[in-house]
Amino acid sequence: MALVAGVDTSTQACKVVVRDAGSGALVREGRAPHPEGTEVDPAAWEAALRDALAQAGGLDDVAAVAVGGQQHGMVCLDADGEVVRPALLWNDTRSAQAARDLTEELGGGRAWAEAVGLVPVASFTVSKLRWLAEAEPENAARTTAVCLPHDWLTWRLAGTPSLGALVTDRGDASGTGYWSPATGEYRMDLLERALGRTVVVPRVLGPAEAGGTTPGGAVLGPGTGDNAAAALGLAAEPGDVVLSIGTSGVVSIVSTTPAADPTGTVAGFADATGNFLPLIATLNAARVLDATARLLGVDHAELSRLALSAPPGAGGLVLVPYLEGERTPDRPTSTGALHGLTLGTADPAHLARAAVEGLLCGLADGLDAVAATGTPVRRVLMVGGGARSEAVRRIAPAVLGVPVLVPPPGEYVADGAARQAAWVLAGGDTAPEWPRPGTEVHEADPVPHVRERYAEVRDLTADRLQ
Ligand SMILES: Nc1ncnc2c1ncn2[C@@H]1O[C@H](COP(=O)(O)OP(=O)(O)O)[C@@H](O)[C@H]1O
Ligand SMILES: O=C(CO)[C@@H](O)[C@H](O)COP(=O)(O)O
Repeated sequence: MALVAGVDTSTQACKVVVRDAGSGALVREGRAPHPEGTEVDPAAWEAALRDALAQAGGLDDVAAVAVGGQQHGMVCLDADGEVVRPALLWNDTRSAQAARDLTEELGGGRAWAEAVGLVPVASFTVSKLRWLAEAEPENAARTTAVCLPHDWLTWRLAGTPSLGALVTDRGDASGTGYWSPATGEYRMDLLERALGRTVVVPRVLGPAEAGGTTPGGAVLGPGTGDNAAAALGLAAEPGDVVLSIGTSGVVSIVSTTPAADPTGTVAGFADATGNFLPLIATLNAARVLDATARLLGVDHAELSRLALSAPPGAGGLVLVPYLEGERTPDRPTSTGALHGLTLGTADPAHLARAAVEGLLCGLADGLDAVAATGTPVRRVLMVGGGARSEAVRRIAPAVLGVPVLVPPPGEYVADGAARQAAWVLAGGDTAPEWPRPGTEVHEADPVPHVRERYAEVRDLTADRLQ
């Protein structure tokens, strides 16, 4: 029985699963928290990975391992392979102006969408590189290589060979802003435009290409971005939408054709199998529920009960959930807002309902945008920590206007990475067939008035204090 390990180095935690390569059966698992903040020393991810791996029984008996991870984070390395500065994460918005400048310099959104399938926003690595060049020229000058969180952890698992041994995959490379999913090539001219010069970037491996071994001999898979890994873990097929409610809210669709949205709403990423993964991502998802629960002094179970006890539309109370600024829509300096407060809606139940509905309205807008890329929607699968909320599961089909399929709570990103590792071991054109997770189907009568009310007020938000 060969074992494979899959890692999810996500925003809030590192999760590891060890599975049987043939049957996919779960053998062991572990997890460890990540530090708070939108700027993180990559050493903290490695420490969390070591903890999570130790809990999961280590890699000694594991034949192959792959890492899925939060996308876009900028990890800068110097000529000795040392980290130049803490990594800026996907949800760090200080690069918003850099994104606007880059978009304008190339002639607008269409030019970027045609070049690399996306239009810069603060989240993408290319914007962060421009920010670095302008705000920290000394750090920019020391930077010899740039990679992503999952690339860096894979390289550390390989024993930190030379910078030339850095590897990545299509899925995560497509979130940099300097790699084209349509051509499969880097656009080093765009990296140079951002940083002022070119640097070493990871080699982009094929979906089942080995990227070296650990010192103990486990084969390293290419790894991928967390959303591509989740699609692989769920065995999503063309037309399947994965709606993930983690730190980010993500709506992605597996597609056989690349997407290029000149408005920048949809990012035309690649997936981890050779297909494409057009996607929208919000900065505000499960933490909106965390914050509302904190505000009300309740736990998640009680927040859910309260939300379900209030009527659809929360009596007109609308929570615009831009607590961390927002990426989709592109409102990096915005804050959250509460509209429609009356004596009748000023209670915990209405607020809880408004929080759930507000977060789902943002994702419903995202689902419309992703569906408009042209791939017909086959089904909508909902995962992530937020999907553990009964209120989210029951209210989602009403707000989204479609049935929502919910697999059992699980670590689908880590599972996808494990499945990739098994694919690297087995070889072949397609990933090994593992049993697909069953799903619970949630259906509800659509409530269009909830989205209409949200659309009326979603732009009425104050800017953040600087
Ligand atoms: N029952 C629940 N109801 C609502 N939110 C939950 C629940 N359980 C966990 N969460 C939230 O889900 C988030 C973690 O989800 P996860 O998908 O693991 O995020 P990430 O991948 O971004 O680290 C946390 O913000 C956590 O508080
Ligand atoms: O920015 C994106 C995708 O474009 C996010 O999906 C990040 O990849 C973080 O994911 P979570 O940690 O919230 O799962």
